[in-house]
Amino acid sequence: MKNAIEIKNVSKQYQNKKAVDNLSLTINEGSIVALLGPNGAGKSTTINMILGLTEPTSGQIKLLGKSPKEKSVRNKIGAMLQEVSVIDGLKVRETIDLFRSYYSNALSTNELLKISNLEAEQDKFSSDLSGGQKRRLGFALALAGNPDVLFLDEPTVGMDITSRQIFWETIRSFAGSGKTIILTTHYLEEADNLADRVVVINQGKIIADGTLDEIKASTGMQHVSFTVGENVTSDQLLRLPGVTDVQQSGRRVKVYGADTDQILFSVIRNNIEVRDIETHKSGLEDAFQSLIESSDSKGEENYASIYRTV
Ligand SMILES: Nc1ncnc2c1ncn2[C@@H]1O[C@H](COP(=O)(O)OP(=O)(O)OP(=O)(O)O)[C@@H](O)[C@H]1O
Repeated sequence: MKNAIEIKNVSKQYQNKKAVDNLSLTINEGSIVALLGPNGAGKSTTINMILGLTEPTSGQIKLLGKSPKEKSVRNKIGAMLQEVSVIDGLKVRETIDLFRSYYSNALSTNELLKISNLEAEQDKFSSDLSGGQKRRLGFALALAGNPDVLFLDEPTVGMDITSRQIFWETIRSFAGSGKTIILTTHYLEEADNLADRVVVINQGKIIADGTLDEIKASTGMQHVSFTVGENVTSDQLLRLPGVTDVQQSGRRVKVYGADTDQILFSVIRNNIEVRDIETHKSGLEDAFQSLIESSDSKGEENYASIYRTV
């Protein structure tokens, strides 16, 4: 599989702020990668450097195997950045027409209006659109050149829930055709719905990189709950391999550990009397909070709870 993006030891220093700190990342063609991190983590700076809009202080970036500034590369890239600036005096359809004219392999205006769900607004002035509609126009413009790599920086801010769901469906079908998508979002549900890989950034560094399941499992917060027989004690469960905590309420017990399959296996192998078994996986939100908290508390030297080698 080819690399769509290769970032090697990239840093960006702004006056006295290191926004991105020796970051290395490789993204395969055809993947949907969510870049997550708290405000100021360095996500937008990273995207702007990949796009060639911001110059790295050090390190190398390749986009589709070449410099992001090459014209042949730009023709295959689409970006929906945080600020969508519309052109005063142009209607929605005219704005889309204008953007299409910059590309050699553009999608049709009608297709772009349909994808962005802006057919009803096509004759409105772009400046008269609502915030959420402007985001959708930004999406249409990002897709205008039928890009191979699409960057979405907090794409659904201001969109209502229906627009957001339509947007997710569009992104999924777009990705299904082999396109690469890099997404930043503060809506973890969005990453959970779309991404096949999650990269978590904090203070300009990558602190975790893995599939959704790997990231979710990283908290060690999974648990199995069941109802135990009369003779089963919490101490007995706590001694099982991989169990980190046991909480009991009456006969109902929650047994915590990183690997719920291993816990269940031990329960059965030790003939512990249980029934009504339920497995609870932690969500992306829990995992994200815990990764950020642990990286903040460990300081700079001690990163990477999960690391994936690509
Ligand atoms: N042009 C600039 N000049 C000086 N500092 C900057 C500049 N752009 C970004 N920064 C700083 O670099 C750091 C990273 O900013 P960046 O916008 O990349 O973060 P982010 O992860 O995208 O945040 P958010 O989620 O809030 O959009 C922040 O501390 C920010 O204040």
